Amino acid sequence: MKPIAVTMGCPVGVGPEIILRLFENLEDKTVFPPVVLGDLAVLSRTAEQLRSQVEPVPWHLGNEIRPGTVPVMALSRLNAKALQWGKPTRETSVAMAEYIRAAVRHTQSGDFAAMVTCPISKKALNNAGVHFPGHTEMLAHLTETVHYRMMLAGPRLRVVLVTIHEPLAKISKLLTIAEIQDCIKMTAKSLRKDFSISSPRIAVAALNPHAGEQGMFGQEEIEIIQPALDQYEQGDCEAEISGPWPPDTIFYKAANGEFDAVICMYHDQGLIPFKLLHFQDGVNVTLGLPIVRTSVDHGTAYDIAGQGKANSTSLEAAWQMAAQIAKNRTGVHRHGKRYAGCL
Ligand SMILES: NC(=O)C1=CN([C@@H]2O[C@H](COP(=O)(O)OP(=O)(O)OC[C@H]3O[C@@H](n4cnc5c(N)ncnc54)[C@H](O)[C@@H]3O)[C@@H](O)[C@H]2O)C=CC1
Ligand SMILES: NCC(=O)COP(=O)(O)O
Repeated sequence: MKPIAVTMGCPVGVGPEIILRLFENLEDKTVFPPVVLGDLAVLSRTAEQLRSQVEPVPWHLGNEIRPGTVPVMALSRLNAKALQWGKPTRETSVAMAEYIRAAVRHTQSGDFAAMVTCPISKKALNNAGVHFPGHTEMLAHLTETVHYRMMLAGPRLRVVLVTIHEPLAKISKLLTIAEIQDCIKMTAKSLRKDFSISSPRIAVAALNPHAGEQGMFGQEEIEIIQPALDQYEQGDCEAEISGPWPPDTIFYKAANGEFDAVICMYHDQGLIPFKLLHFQDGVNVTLGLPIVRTSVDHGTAYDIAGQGKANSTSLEAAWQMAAQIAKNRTGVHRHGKRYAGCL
């Protein structure tokens, strides 16, 4: 099987140490082995500092992967000794962007089965002259993808965002019938294709308290969200769709098994309940790309970087989910049925 690319993220964040933990916990014969796109000196120094049991080694496409090693496709030559944990520099940020570009290139060309990203600082990325709000938008640009969505997925809850990295004050203006319908459609497609759910149940959250209380607390439900649901055309990716649900209770219902995903109107509407449940084991999945991309759900955690305190469960879950999605996208549903319309 092909390897899965894991980008190192910000070299002075928690990326290097959670990568070492991922390899420490890896079974020898794994089907989609991870390989790291990052900096050998940074990983070696981190391994030394944290007395890791695994050894970062240089790796090139086609090389074998030896147990007990961390195969590193070295894409930068940072002066590891000069770096300070939690203090990104222009060099670390330029390197961090290059890991992402290379992962996209090699995954698109078929060298890797999928890509998994470790956290970047969005501010550092922009300071390095790479002007995107995050990986999601950068990956969409690099793969020339127009329709894309951010899903956060965990064992109990999945949320998909209509708007992503936007100021709260702008949300109402950004919500349109077309955007909401597109988000529902992409969610239905992903639940069937990526998660092998043959009859997805999708809840659409309202924007305002009590779903607007029939217009008393806002008009978005009446003017945008309800019409988006009423006019929604199923197409070839059928799903059971309902809403607009009051946001204060819908996540409780979804987490208790009533729904497979909740469509959220803005970032924190979805991410607050999600991280409350899945801070450690949550995964960020980008829907709509021509490649499989998953990510940890947390950030660079500069406050604890380099101290060996970072939990690697989200990275392990992201790698496992990338492998599962890559397998599912090869086309055969676990019940042996192909969803031609969705593929
Ligand atoms: N996937 C990505 O690339 C993401 C990047 N970010 C970026 O990360 C930077 C920092 O963002 P924050 O909002 O401070 O969130 P953060 O997730 O980096 O940190 C929030 C709190 O959670 C803790 N934490 C985070 N990951 C942890 C782990 N693996 N184990 C133990 N504790 C952990 C941190 O120590 C901190 O106290 C920002 O630039 C943000 O944009 C944020 C989320 C995702
Ligand atoms: N809160 C999720 C997040 O900010 C991750 O963004 P991205 O870098 O995956 O686009």
